[in-house]
Amino acid sequence: MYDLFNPVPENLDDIPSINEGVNLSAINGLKYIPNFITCAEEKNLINEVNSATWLNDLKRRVQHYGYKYDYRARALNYSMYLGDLPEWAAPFIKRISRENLIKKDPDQLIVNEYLPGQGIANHVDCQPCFDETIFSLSLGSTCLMDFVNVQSKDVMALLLEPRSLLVMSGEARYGWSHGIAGRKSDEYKGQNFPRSTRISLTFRKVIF
Ligand SMILES: O=C(O)CCC(=O)C(=O)O
Ligand SMILES: [Fe+2]
Repeated sequence: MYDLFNPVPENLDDIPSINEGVNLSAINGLKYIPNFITCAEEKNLINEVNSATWLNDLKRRVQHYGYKYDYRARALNYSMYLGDLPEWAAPFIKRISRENLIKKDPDQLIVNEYLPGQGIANHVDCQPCFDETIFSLSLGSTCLMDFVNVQSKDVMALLLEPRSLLVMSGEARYGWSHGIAGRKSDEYKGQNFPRSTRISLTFRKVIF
């Protein structure tokens, strides 16, 4: 199913990013790091998440780790502690910390699976619930992420590639919404990118 791994390039440098040279400065606080993990790491992560239990929370399959936020009970300051983040996430957290991308380690991980045609409506991640920096690691398929400025309604789209890391803080976190249209393929820079299964790992720090 994950035909992207065939063949697996030996050297990270052999995988060019379509976003090379894309100017992200329109959105302050947005960082995009292609090839943040290797193909072998991606394969291992996909195996780990596929062997865990999935919930059919929304339209997508979802796994929750750390804290499962109960938005409706927010007034009661309630969030359910599910236990530490899984061991397989530790090297990733170490890496984002080593790259100085975070001040405090994330304590929540949400794994989302998107089949072709599935997406997520544009939203700003809950402001009082989560800390200032959000990380999203993409595995499997490419997908186009749409950013919309909450005031000016300006739009920007970025093709998220497998193994890439998206970091949203500041303006990118609070002043722009992000979402993924429910499509089976994306047009980007004059090319067509058919979607296959995509898994995203979103790391956040819960605020109490
Ligand atoms: O799948 C993604 O990359 C984004 C997920 C997301 O925005 C969220 O869970 O809040
Ligand atoms: Fe989000």
